[in-house]
Amino acid sequence: MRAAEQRCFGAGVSQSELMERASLAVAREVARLGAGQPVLVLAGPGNNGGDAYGVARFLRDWGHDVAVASIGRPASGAAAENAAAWHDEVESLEQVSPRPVLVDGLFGTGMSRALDAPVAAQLARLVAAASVSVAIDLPSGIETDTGLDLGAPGGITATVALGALKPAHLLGAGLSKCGHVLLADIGVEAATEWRSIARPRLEAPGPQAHKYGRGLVVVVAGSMAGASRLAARAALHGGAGYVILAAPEPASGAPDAIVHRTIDGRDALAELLADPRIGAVVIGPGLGRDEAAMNRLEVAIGCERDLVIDGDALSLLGKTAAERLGTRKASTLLTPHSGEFARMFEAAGSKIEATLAAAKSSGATVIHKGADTVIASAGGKVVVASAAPSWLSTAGTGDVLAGLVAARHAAGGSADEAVWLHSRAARRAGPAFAADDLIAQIPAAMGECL
Ligand SMILES: NC(=O)C1=CN([C@@H]2O[C@H](COP(=O)(O)OP(=O)(O)OC[C@H]3O[C@@H](n4cnc5c(N)ncnc54)[C@H](O)[C@@H]3O)[C@@H](O)[C@H]2O)[C@@H](O)CC1
Ligand SMILES: [K+]
Repeated sequence: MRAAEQRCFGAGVSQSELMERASLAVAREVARLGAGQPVLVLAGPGNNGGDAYGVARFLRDWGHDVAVASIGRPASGAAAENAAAWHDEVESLEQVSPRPVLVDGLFGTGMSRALDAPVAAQLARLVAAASVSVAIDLPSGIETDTGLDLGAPGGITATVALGALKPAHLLGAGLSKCGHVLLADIGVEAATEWRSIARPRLEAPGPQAHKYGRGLVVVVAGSMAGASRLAARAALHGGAGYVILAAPEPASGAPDAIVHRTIDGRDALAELLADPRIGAVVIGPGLGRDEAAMNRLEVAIGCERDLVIDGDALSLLGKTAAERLGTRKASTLLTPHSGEFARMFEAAGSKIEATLAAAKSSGATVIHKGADTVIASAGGKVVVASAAPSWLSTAGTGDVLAGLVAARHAAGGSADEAVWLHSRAARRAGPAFAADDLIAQIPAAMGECL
């Protein structure tokens, strides 16, 4: 965004012009959401404050009742011009009284340290007392590149993101503290390889489709049979044409469409995984962490089939992940939650940066799960899926995702598809669902994408 702004200036747009566009975009949203109630605009010392003075001016010119309170005064540039163009009173932040509509223009992308405690407390008080609160670009107290909470208030109604979404609109504390995120076009072309997730477009199998062409998925089971069964069922309902559950002991279980194979020992597993028709192998759900589990994992890593690694298998890999996966001849997809991620990779920087670094070092596609799921490929592609339903935080939903990732991959689709379908199935399942109920909703979620 900073580079894009510089290009914009280079193309002859002045900083005042850009700030005017930002102020107008925010003022319009405040006018709509505030519905004519008295407004309090908070203005900080930087360009976010500059935007704020502009918002106050537009609203006053449109006939709204506007008060302004500040900390610091912009010293130079367009922000100082905007502050000077506000001829009415400016109160101090400490002493100002709440109003029904609050505009937070204290700090934006320039937040560089935690808010001072008295500022954070007063901001929280003013937000709590308002019936509508709108943050300019970001809520003050959220770090733009990470979503780290530096003292931001809770309860902001909406955040008007200027020009482009920043990581903080999708990650970490930003997820809950931005409220509704509204994106305002201010005429800045911010190009990036990073995307937020969107509903995928899927196609029904063609007239010549057959079970192997649709995707053959093998789930390698371990000591906890239920988890691998969930993954296998999710693969089936995620569109795979053929699902084999390879278990160390004779097993059965609905649906009958799952093909149960008893595989004991390394050679038998290696022989099964040599089948070139296999579109994806899943290992990890319910695998266990004993020697037998490690043997199975070694065979799976050594096979030349595309591989989804989840759960126990991730923990077994630990810090050796990048080194061991780097030698694979086929694709690898990893589905760690933050605990498993930390066991395998350095968690430095933002979740996006850490996940990208993990993908590059391991050569795998990394699906770093959470309320904010970050999907990064070794080639540098990033997709962020934020605000997954919190009811997903229950046992078995990760096993379902692993099966779904395998099914979509085997069908020639992407990890993003699986993550979107998983989240959508959860919404359809409503509150307090079991992982089994989530699987039942996958076909309907797919139906929304056809
Ligand atoms: N760069 C541009 O041309 C444009 C910027 N825009 C606005 O400018 C914002 C970014 O402006 P700035 O880079 O000036 O940054 P901010 O306005 O977010 O804040 C920077 C100022 O706050 C101080 N500061 C940072 N953290 C602090 C803390 N915890 N306590 C006290 N002071 C603190 C800094 O020293 C600096 O003076 C964007 O979020 C957006 O609102 C828009 O006007 C569009 C155009
Ligand atoms: K702000």
